[in-house]
Amino acid sequence: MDAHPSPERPLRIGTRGSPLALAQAHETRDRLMAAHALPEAAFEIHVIKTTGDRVLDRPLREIGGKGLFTREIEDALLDRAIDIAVHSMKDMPVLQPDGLVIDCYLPREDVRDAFVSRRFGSIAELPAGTAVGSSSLRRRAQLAHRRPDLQLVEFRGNVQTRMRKLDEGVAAATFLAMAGLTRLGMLEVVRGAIEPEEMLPAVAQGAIGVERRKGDEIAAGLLAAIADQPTALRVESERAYLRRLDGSCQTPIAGLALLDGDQLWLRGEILLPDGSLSITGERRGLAADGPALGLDLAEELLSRAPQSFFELIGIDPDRTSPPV
Ligand SMILES: NCc1[nH]cc(CCC(=O)O)c1CC(=O)O
Repeated sequence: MDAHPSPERPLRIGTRGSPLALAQAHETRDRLMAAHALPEAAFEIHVIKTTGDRVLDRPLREIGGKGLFTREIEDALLDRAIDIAVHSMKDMPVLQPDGLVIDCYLPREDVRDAFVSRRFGSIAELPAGTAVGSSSLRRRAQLAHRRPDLQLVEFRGNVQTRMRKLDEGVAAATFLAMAGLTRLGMLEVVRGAIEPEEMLPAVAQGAIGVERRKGDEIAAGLLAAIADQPTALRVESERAYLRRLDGSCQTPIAGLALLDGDQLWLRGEILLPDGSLSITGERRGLAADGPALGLDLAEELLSRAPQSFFELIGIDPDRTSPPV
């Protein structure tokens, strides 16, 4: 961006094309319009198709690689085809490419997972042997740990696809993020929100981040007016924790930071994919030290994990952490 946005020179907002991604891009645009008294015509939404959008028939963890939902969008930013990019922080790799930065987060939505089912009201009500659909490594491992008697079924696709699979009997229940369902206005499918004590959410769940080019002072100034500081403190602590654990999509990892005044409370859980092992821990400290608390918690969980854990999930416990 080399000029303040106007209908003649609109700010180009890059996003994926899913209904949730578009809702998040619109929320970002609406907040920018309100904060800077700009008309809608001063913004342009650019839909970018990512690898994760193209491959629909396989669990994402099998496609491998990082940034399945973000690489093409970051390339567009670097190529100056867009000015800012709106992301679900849950899907973001722990490090951004050289030249890009995320320092603007919108106020965080509900961080909890939702229990979604036509027939049952909660996990506790599921009879032994019931099929539960999820392709999330974290949710699968957490459920297998707590309810090894249930049967896990692969489940991908948007909310409508998943509801159809439930109707077809592929599974009797599934999980979705409350945040996505809230933003889509689809809370009617939710039978109950699962408290973090029962199922710790993914790092950055419910948080939207806005990425820009480093040195783009016009974009930086526009975004500073809509940035939510409490969300930044929480997400940056959680992501420092995830970074040390090498958050590839191959590792079941959960993490959640909460704020109480100037204090931050971070909880974490790492699991074996089959749910046979779960290691949990927590840190409390000054919110301003959030990234250090995250790193410290990750070190503790790694130090408590048996060697078999590292072999199974393929992380190197001795690898030094990249700079926070
Ligand atoms: N991995 C897909 C994804 N990325 C972000 C959300 C939901 C919104 C959010 O957590 O911010 C979802 C879907 C889901 O987990 O139900």
